[in-house]
Amino acid sequence: MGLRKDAPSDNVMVPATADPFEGPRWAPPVWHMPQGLVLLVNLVRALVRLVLFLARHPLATIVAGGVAWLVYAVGWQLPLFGFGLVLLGLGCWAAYWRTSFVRLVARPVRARVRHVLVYRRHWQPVMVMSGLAFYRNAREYLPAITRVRVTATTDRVLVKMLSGQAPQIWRDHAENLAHGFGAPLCRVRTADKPGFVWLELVRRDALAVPLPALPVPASGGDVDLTALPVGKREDASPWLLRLLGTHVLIAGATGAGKGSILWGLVRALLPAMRAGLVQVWGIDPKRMELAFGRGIFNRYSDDATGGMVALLEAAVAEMHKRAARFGGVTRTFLATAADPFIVVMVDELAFLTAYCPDRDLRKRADAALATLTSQGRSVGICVVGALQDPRKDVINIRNLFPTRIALRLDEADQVDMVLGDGAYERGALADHISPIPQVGAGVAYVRLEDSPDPVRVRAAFVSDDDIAAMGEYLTAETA
Ligand SMILES: Nc1ncnc2c1ncn2[C@@H]1O[C@H](COP(=O)(O)OP(=O)(O)OP(=O)(O)O)[C@@H](O)[C@H]1O
Repeated sequence: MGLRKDAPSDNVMVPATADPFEGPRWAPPVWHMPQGLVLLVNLVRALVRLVLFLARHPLATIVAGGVAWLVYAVGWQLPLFGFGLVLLGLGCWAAYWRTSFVRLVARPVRARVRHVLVYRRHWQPVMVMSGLAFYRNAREYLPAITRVRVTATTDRVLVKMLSGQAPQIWRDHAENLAHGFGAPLCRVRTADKPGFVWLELVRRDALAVPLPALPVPASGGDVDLTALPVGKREDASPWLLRLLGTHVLIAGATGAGKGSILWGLVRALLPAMRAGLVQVWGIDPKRMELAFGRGIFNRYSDDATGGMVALLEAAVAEMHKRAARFGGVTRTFLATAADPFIVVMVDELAFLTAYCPDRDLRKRADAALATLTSQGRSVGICVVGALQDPRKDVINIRNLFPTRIALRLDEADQVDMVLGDGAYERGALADHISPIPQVGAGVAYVRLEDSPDPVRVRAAFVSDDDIAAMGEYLTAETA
């Protein structure tokens, strides 16, 4: 049977419908192919696909080919023995060098499995239903998965967007993506090359349960002022906070857990405080948070009649002295016993700058804080301030704090006031953090130095017992 067209013209008429008023319908010509030819074409197509697949996976091809050749040449016993040895080797690696095994074997394998079984499998329907695919002339255009990585709690999927798409449209569809891929949360991160975005799909919330206080570093030498551990990040890695060369503003509604960050910092500094390389000066207008462990601070005040402002001014005076000595000699500060790194810790900044009834004290506090935050960094003086309300009329120097932390906040527009414009849109949903202490206290959003995208973190909880033990740690040495 040869190739044959049913009708001489381009189109073939389809039988009329029962409706006598409906015009005739026309369909493209029908070609009848010989069965053998259909089989042959499909066979060639399958072969081409197989060759392409093997060429794309050379390592797997070589291993499979080698095993097949071994079975053929020496029988199945030797390859089976070799396979057992490989399994044993992997088992020993996992047992004795867990970190490298997880990094080099477990995570890449898991990433591959999730790539195939979750993302590739659901990609087309999720893209179509969430409106991120595009149709033109009966053709479907889909964004492409470029890479999948996994961490203990999160999958990261690198996506090549369709030409003309921008990350914002993906951010608008983050909720669709989370539901589509069965993740509780999806965030869209900018990639370092144009045309790509990272989807960060959280599988398990590593911050769902409170974190106990972190261990005190073993010695003063272990205290790195550029990376003090105070909690955990959402990807289960440590949350490290820099104090050297910066000032820190912590904003959070009442009960958000400001205290755990303040005490977490003191805890991470303890050995250096004991060695005399770091001093922490505490100011606690509310007489609640820092007052509990006042003995820990090198200097402390909660005196609303001028003592707290005097302490700030003492820090300014020390700053000027250091500036006069260091000027023209050094540009980088190194903490020594003669010139310790000074952390001025203020629990409720707003009391000093806005709520204090004495106008003169308010002005002096404002001036001292502005001087410290604008000039203190290079001479080893750092201000760490906590406050509940980040509005400008409460604190007008918030931009002088390079490091800012947004704990639970009451309103969405406060988030951008703390973390900077666009932070809320990029996923810093600090107003969504649970007010239940067990779930949300200490949970915060921060901006890290290497990325504009906010990261969710949780501060470890430093209990009253921990604070008491910290006091004993310091006095035990000095006794
Ligand atoms: N990191 C944390 N993890 C778990 N629970 C915490 C954490 N921090 C604080 N909490 C719990 O939340 C409660 C409120 O914390 P805290 O008093 O530190 O909040 P705050 O922001 O200082 O509030 P305020 O502004 O009223 O002083 C505490 O009683 C504590 O039980």
